[in-house]
Amino acid sequence: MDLNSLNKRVWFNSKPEDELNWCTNPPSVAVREYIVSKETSEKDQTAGKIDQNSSNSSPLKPDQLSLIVHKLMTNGLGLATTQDLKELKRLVSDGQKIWFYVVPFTLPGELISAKVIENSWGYSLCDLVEIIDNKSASRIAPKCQYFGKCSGCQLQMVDYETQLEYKRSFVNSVFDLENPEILKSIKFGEVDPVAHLDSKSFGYRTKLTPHFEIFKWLPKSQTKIGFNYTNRREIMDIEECVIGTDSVNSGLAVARKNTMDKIEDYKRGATLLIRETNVTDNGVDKKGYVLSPKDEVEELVPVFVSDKTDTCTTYQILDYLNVISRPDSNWNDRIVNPKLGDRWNKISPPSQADISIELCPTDTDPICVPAEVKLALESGNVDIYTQNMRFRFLASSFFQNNNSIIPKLVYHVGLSINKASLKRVSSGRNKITNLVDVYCGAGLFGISLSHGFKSVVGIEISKESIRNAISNASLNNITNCSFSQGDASDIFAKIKPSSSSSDAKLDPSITAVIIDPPRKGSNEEFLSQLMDYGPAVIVYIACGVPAQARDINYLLKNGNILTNSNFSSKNDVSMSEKSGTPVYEISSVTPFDLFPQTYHVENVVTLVRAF
Ligand SMILES: C[S@@+](CC[C@H](N)C(=O)[O-])C[C@H]1O[C@@H](n2cnc3c(N)ncnc32)[C@H](O)[C@@H]1O
Repeated sequence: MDLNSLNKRVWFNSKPEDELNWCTNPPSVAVREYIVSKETSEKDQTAGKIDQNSSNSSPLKPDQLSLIVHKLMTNGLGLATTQDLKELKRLVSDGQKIWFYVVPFTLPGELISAKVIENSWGYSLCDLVEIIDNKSASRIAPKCQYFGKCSGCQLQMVDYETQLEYKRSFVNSVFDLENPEILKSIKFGEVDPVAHLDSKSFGYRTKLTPHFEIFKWLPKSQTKIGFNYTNRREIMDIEECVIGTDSVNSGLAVARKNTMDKIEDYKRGATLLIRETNVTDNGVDKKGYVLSPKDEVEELVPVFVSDKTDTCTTYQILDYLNVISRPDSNWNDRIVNPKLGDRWNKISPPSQADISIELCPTDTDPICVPAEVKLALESGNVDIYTQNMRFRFLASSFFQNNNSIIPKLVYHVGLSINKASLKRVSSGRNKITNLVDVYCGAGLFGISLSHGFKSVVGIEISKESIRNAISNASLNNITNCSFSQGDASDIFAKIKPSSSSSDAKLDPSITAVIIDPPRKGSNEEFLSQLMDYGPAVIVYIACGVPAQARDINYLLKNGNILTNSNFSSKNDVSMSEKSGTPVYEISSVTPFDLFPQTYHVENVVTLVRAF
């Protein structure tokens, strides 16, 4: 059964192509909301009409529905119907129309009651009312008093081991949805288990951005400062965030008090930015908080809204229908893969053979003690010590928000490049000596890994971040790093690579490229420039896995990824060698749990040039 025929079964016949496009290019929240609000009345009518002609469930807005949850989607929401799986399969094979329900805080197999909040194409978004029966064995009591209402965390009700299994299956599903060939191209045939730090599954987040809004009808003294409610554009008053570190929580208390003290001055609202800085004083660790100049901005910036754009519920429903409609499908495997395997063991110090990249693979941040760091608090800067290095950046600019796992992530990136380099050397080719860190921010990856390379070039669009990167290299006495400010494609357009180039820094055969773009991913222009360049290794780090899968698929479709089908014969290989088109092997796909208790996952894909 193909996706086109399934389109006729679910109730978004009007514009199925638009829906599918969203999956690869999700529209902005504003566009999506516009389309949804424009279509809502029509959809409700259509839904009612279809309901009369169908043996199936009602998509109208009843107060309470009994539902069975079938799977946890990659956005952390449960996918449910009124039927059990057996009945659902029967209806699907009879060609009946199915209406789905999307319910947060629910787990596969659970019988729940839910209330419809709004209807969308093919499904209704619901609030969970209660778990009626078949409570999941992995369900635990959440740690946070706000969990279940606050939109910040989606998975606190799941034990941590199962969260990791889910995240691995999320990465699998996202690649599978984009193009099943991607998974087949992975060298070991599977996504690695999720790398994590068990001890830091709470109290890890070093940045909080609560916000508030002033309403004419509400006395200012009753203003709520916090995060949005789940499923609502309304702010929930939050006094503490259990995924935040102790220091950002103490910052939250101060920021809330300061704001309420001057609340009469605000006309609309603001976002507060609270970031942890590692400040040490006379060897005693004294973590502090920073309120950026932004806390004065009289503008509401909703914090969690963008989360909704990076997955496509409708597409996942289509995929689910596709899977359960196959008589031989082992659908259960796609919900959670219980076989974690042990390919990701605890990081051990590098062996002698790995030493050409020097790293400090510790799980905790080593603390250095420069007294002048205290000034950072006054200037709106943040200082982070990690891997025996010091990074300073403007509080409002990008830096990873989970310090505890940074060493493990950076170490993995360095080790992936080093392994590829050693392999090249063992087959008589040159060692990788150059690193290009694209989307480098304040220089975290390039500077941390600089000891393993002759030269490092960082590329970054933000002027502020590039200034930070340059001064971070000198703060750490690193002399082999240079940085270029500008759009990645504009800078790559100027590179004229050739292994005989007089500028050895640009020789692609001895160069590794790290790309770590924003959530929306990279773009075709940059990816094709990267392929024209053809470096020895590419490490693609992503917080937006759907966009990463789209970008990898772009390379796959253009013949740049080694698959069984496209390079099975010797002829193909020699053709590729003749044409000079670089062909890469996906040597590993390793998710990192930078965001425990939420559905987010950071994913690292390593591409090693095969020809
Ligand atoms: C996810 S952050 C990664 C930063 C850095 N690698 C780190 O881990 O700290 C993405 C970075 O890409 C930068 N960026 C966004 N669009 C860009 C573009 N078109 N060209 C170059 N850099 C860009 C952003 O300013 C941001 O610093």
